[in-house]
Amino acid sequence: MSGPMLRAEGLGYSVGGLPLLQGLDFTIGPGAPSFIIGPNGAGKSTLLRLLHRLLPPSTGQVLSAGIGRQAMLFQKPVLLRRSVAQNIAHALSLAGIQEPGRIPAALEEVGLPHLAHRPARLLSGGEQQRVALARALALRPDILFLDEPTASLDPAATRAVEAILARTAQRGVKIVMTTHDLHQARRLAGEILLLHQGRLVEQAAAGTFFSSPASAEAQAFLRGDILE
Ligand SMILES: Nc1ncnc2c1ncn2[C@@H]1O[C@H](COP(=O)(O)OP(=O)(O)OP(=O)(O)O)[C@@H](O)[C@H]1O
Repeated sequence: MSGPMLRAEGLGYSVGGLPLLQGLDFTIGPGAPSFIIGPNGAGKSTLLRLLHRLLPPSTGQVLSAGIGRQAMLFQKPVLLRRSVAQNIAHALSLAGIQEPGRIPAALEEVGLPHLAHRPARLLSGGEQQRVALARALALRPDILFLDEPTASLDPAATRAVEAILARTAQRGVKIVMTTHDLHQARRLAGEILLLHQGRLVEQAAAGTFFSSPASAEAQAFLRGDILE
């Protein structure tokens, strides 16, 4: 199979001897977005950080293939006190990419070409998240990690971000994303990974997960029962 692939092997992460994630074994392949879901504190953000190599695993490893460049988006975008275009230019420069043409192209992708010269920090929350997306997309990543990117956004801004993500996935960029919003997972996900108490409980195609979840935890989670 060609395209981006990630594999976790015996992956675990502990803080002060306390395991936040343990014994994770899974493969994420190319195709429609993979969504990591689960109750508060299940370890979703930690897993995403391990996969993006922002954190070193305590046990096991993350293997990848077919991934030249990867990028990550967070719930709250961290933008520089500069113009929108300068924010993207800065990211390109850090990555050693000297193609200024990528700036208008990325802004076009997120529907904000008219805001190129506006101070990034003065934009609305939704616009700022789209600028962060443009900055990530300008790097032309093979895989894009997103940690609850719409959790602070209103429904209209959420829809705008989702539309961009759907187009991005269609272009072959692998999306790996966490969310608290099961409706969002239903709208966008190709597959679901359910975490509970630091363990992977279930990995399944989204249609299968939502129509006939295999595990008791997934059934309870979808019913809206609180998983401790
Ligand atoms: N550096 C750290 N030190 C101590 N505890 C941590 C650290 N990072 C995360 N935790 C704890 O580990 C657990 C998993 O955190 P994580 O943020 O990965 O979960 P999550 O599933 O993303 O949660 P949420 O849905 O609430 O965002 C939580 O109980 C959190 O408080």
